[in-house]
Amino acid sequence: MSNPVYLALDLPQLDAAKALAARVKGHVGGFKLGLEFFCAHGHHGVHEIAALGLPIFLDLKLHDIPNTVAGAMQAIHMLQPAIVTVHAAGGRAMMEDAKAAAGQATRVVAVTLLTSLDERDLQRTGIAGSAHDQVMRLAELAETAGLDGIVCSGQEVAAVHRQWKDGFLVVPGLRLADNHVADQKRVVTPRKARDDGASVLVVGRPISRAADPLAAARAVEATL
Ligand SMILES: O=c1ccn([C@@H]2O[C@H](COP(=O)(O)O)[C@@H](O)[C@H]2O)c(=O)[nH]1
Repeated sequence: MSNPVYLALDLPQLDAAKALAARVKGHVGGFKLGLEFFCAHGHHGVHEIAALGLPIFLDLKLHDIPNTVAGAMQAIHMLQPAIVTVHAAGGRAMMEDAKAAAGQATRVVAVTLLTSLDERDLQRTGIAGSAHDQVMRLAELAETAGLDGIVCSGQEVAAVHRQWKDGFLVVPGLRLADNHVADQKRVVTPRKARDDGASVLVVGRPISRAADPLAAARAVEATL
């Protein structure tokens, strides 16, 4: 079975990101490049990391009108990402057009509710009800739109897995028991997320900010 851990390379310096990726590449299954990385290093940066030979997850969280998101998907098509994210809150038509514009080899997954948000935050955006219900509602919308899967926290992944058996489920917000949690609010361990049906485990700072990133990547791998 392949390693489900994608390392989030949220680093401002390309050389540092490349060095970290090269160091841990034997202990992760892929690299996740998000807004910080893509805004700083663009296509060139993606090529540099892709040269290490592992799959690339472009976590761009696209959220705009359907035509604009489809255009953005076409513009990143040549990078051949294994996974790309859009926001489910962009609506069904936007997700349908994003999927249609993506290459055959790219999985398009929808962010439901960011793992940095809890129920109080949700209410402040004007949405009543639980985080769980919001994730389930948006997961259903993403499935109806023909996407490959969703992003949710490890607190909801078991329920989504029951509802969407072959959904490709991406779980960030992962911490080993002794990690500092920082800005994440809906957190579980990598092992729990995996056992509950996650397809991909996104891990960033617990590895990238560790005193010894290689040892940290090995420690995450050893728990799975
Ligand atoms: O709901 C979401 C969606 C995406 N992310 C991204 O995952 C990583 C998590 O990094 P950590 O350092 O392990 O907290 C980061 O790149 C986020 O942009 C998320 O955390 N939650």
